[in-house]
Amino acid sequence: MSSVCSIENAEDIEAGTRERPKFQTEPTLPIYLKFTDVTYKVILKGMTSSEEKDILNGITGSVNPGEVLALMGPSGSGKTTLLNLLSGRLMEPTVGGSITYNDHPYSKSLKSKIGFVTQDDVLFPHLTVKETLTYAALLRLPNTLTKQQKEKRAIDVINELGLERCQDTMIGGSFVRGVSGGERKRVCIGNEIIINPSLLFLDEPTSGLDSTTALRIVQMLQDIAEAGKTVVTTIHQPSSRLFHKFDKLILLGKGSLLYFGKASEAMTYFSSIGCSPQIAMNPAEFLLDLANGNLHDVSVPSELQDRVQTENSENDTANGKPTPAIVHEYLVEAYETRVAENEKKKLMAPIPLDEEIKAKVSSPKRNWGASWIQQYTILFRRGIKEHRHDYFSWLRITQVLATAVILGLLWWHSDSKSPKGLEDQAGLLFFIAVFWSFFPIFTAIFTFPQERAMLSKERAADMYRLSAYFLARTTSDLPLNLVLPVLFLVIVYFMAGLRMGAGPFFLSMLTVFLSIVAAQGLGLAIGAILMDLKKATTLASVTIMTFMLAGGYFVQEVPVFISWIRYMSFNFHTYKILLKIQYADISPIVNGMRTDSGFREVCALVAMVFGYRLLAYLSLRKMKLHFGA
Ligand SMILES: Nc1ncnc2c1ncn2[C@@H]1O[C@H](COP(=O)(O)OP(=O)(O)OP(=O)(O)O)[C@@H](O)[C@H]1O
Repeated sequence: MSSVCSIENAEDIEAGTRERPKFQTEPTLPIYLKFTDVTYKVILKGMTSSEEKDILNGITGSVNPGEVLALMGPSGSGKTTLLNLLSGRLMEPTVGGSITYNDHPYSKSLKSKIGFVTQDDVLFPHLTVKETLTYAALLRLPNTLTKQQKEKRAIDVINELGLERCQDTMIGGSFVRGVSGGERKRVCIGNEIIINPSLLFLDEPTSGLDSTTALRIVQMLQDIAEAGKTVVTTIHQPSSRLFHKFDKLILLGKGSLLYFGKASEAMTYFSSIGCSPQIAMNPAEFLLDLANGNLHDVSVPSELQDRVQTENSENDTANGKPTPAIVHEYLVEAYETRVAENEKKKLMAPIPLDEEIKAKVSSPKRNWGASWIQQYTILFRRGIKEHRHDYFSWLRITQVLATAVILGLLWWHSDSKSPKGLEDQAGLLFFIAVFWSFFPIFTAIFTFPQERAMLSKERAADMYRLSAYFLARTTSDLPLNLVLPVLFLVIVYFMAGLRMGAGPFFLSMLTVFLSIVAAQGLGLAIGAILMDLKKATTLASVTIMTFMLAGGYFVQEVPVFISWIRYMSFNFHTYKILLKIQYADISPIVNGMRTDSGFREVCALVAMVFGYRLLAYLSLRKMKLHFGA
């Protein structure tokens, strides 16, 4: 139903029966983007040696406010790399040439003026369209706007993008049915245009969409540009209708520039160098064939024919067809000799802006939308909304409650008066300590690896500070994570007949809580260190096994050099504290463990609560390098 809605809109717009949306009438800082001789190479490290690989070779071009620049080329030609360089997301020492924004180099303040729509739709599946855009508005818009104004901006964007009919639908994902692909892409664009960006970059915004929906998206990009923004988009294989909607075009082939100029003049340029289609062809298809070095159904320029003949006579072969390598070489040379210098000269022309306006892009200061405390509160609320489904999944509730009932039945009204009964009951305490030390690890290790793409995207846009995200993400889990243990403990405690009284009950509950928080911290740290679910699960299993073995339950005396593991085995501390709460008054030793101490264990458990979380935070900070933030 929802995809039908987008197609209808596209057809209406095409037919001119529906008014095109007006994109953000408020003033936008105009940004002129120029880039000259941009090069980029990567160093590929082999087993024995390393070699350099050129990804981009001297790309020159420009795009002005009000224009849409399309980056086209075959797969692997360097479109995404160029887009990342132009948007300031890829800054490495191996980047050469110059990229300027209103004649100024990239500065951190530009982040708040740049919108970047990634190729993959990185959105939270359980939030609705409206919630997604409202959270983006609250986090990204400056504090000069009130909460109500920010929420109104989200509604305006929903209207501008024609998302009214699906605003209360969940985004959806692999396991949840949600909005259509075209709508999801529009939400991603909405997430970026909500900040009224001066520069909008999009990586393959139409991939995977049908031609009508793709047309609607590109039409939207044109409307956005008309509102004074500068738009740069990569595009894989546009239909001819789409192709004609671009103002400027860059055609790349193997990292080299084959054409830069007006999209409408591309065909004229290629026919001027002797390459024109011999049958009616979509211009985009023709250009991609050329960039691939494929001259089927294309006239072969005489100069190229001469080169082929010379090569054939040199190699004594009779194949009259130019190879892709020769075609590529010819196209690069043709562009360099006929157009490149002229284009570079054009880039020298001054920008029609006052110095004062031009300089607005050059502040080295970052612009955070919301204050730290606002970021924390918004992220906390968003975390609870997105993750409540996980916490209260039936599978999880059944798993915990079934375990509690089984334990309750096995230890039904257990007796702590006889030494044998005491030993049996201590076994239950050991199980509780192990269960609530390790169960939360396996839920927490997913947190950061699963949110890696989102974190990377949002941090690259300076949406919030890492500390605000970390604290919000780890504390929003807590209330939800503590509900199930309360139920569990109430069932087990009373069915098994553990020590009655408010004191022992609440102290046991507090101990289990501390254990859960420490376990979560360990899970978060493992996830943050590895950022990979498979590896994290393996490391968590090994850690759990080590803690179990070294804790002291099986081996009472461990060699000094591994005794530190015993201090980190928080499950064991939990067990000893539970023993103290339950039996300190009854027996000084239970199952070979002393029950009259516990202070050291409490201190160790509290240290683990903070220590593992700190480790998780530091690991995330280290990961910041990969976010380019
Ligand atoms: N960090 C890197 N290390 C090694 N190779 C890289 C790196 N970054 C890019 N490349 C290579 O550079 C080339 C261009 O990559 P890029 O992703 O920019 O291409 P593309 O034109 O966007 O391709 P597609 O249309 O398939 O997305 C590819 O061959 C890619 O493998």
